[in-house]
Amino acid sequence: MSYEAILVVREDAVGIITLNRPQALNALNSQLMDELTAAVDAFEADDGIGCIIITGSEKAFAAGADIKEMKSKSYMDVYKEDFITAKWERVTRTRKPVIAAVAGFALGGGCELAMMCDFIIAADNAKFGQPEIKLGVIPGAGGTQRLTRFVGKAKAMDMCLTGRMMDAAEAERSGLVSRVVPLADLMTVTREAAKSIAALSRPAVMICKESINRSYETTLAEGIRFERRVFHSLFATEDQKEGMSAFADKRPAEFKHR
Ligand SMILES: CC(C)(O)CC(=O)SCCNC(=O)CCNC(=O)[C@H](O)C(C)(C)COP(=O)(O)OP(=O)(O)OC[C@H]1O[C@@H](n2cnc3c(N)ncnc32)[C@H](O)[C@@H]1OP(=O)(O)O
Repeated sequence: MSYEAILVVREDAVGIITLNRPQALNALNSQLMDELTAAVDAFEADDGIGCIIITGSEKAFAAGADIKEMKSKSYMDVYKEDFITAKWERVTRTRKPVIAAVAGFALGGGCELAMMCDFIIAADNAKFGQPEIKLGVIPGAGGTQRLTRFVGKAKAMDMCLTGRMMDAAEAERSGLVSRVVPLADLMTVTREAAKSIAALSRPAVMICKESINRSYETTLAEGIRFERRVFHSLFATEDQKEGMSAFADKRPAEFKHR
């Protein structure tokens, strides 16, 4: 597959997807989302890839869904194609870890896409927001649901009802992003995080991701039972033997991802 609206590179065991519509601040049109989905599919199927990064430019991660593409759609258009989440769900179903490296604007669908990733590393110039209310609609790719889980009801109401932007410092204080770094360091820090994850046991990493995500969907008691069972299952892997033996032998572990 050839890509036009994204750039795709593979560095060691990390797959990097860069949104690339600079003329529209990386507005997420259907071509870009089709390409993003295809790139995620390809990295998911690639046994050599242990972690995925989604990023944009220094000015914009993504300024939202493409308003110009969306503005004339009718109710039947959006209903029939299950606009917009149906197309975007691929990112949330990826079993490999996905890090969003966000600089500049992450608005509307851009903020929602970042929240679909497993965690967000933000540059100090990042600005997050759900401004859909100013367009006469509401967030439609999970914004009212995921943002509320990240930052709580009060701030989610504030963000979605006023459409105001949150800077990187407020986003970190509110729990939306895991770290804020200087803009110049964003990709170095994100690559280091991704490479360190990719070097770990892939079964353990994927099961850890699944277990944390389960906490959103279940009671604490059910979640704890799920965690215990999948924890037990990791004792069937060679990587568990290697990880624990390496610790006891005072040497670095060499995981084989099985
Ligand atoms: C997914 C859903 C369902 O939740 C829905 C959505 O995501 S709706 C979209 C939500 N996002 C927005 O409302 C943000 C729209 N953009 C802006 O408010 C501003 O562009 C800005 C504050 C991000 C940046 O302002 P500024 O620096 O002044 O740049 P501009 O001149 O406005 O933009 C440059 C260029 O990009 C085009 N652009 C920007 N955002 C979008 C967009 N979301 N869709 C389509 N095009 C976008 C903008 O029109 C400019 O292009 P030209 O008109 O100059 O060709």
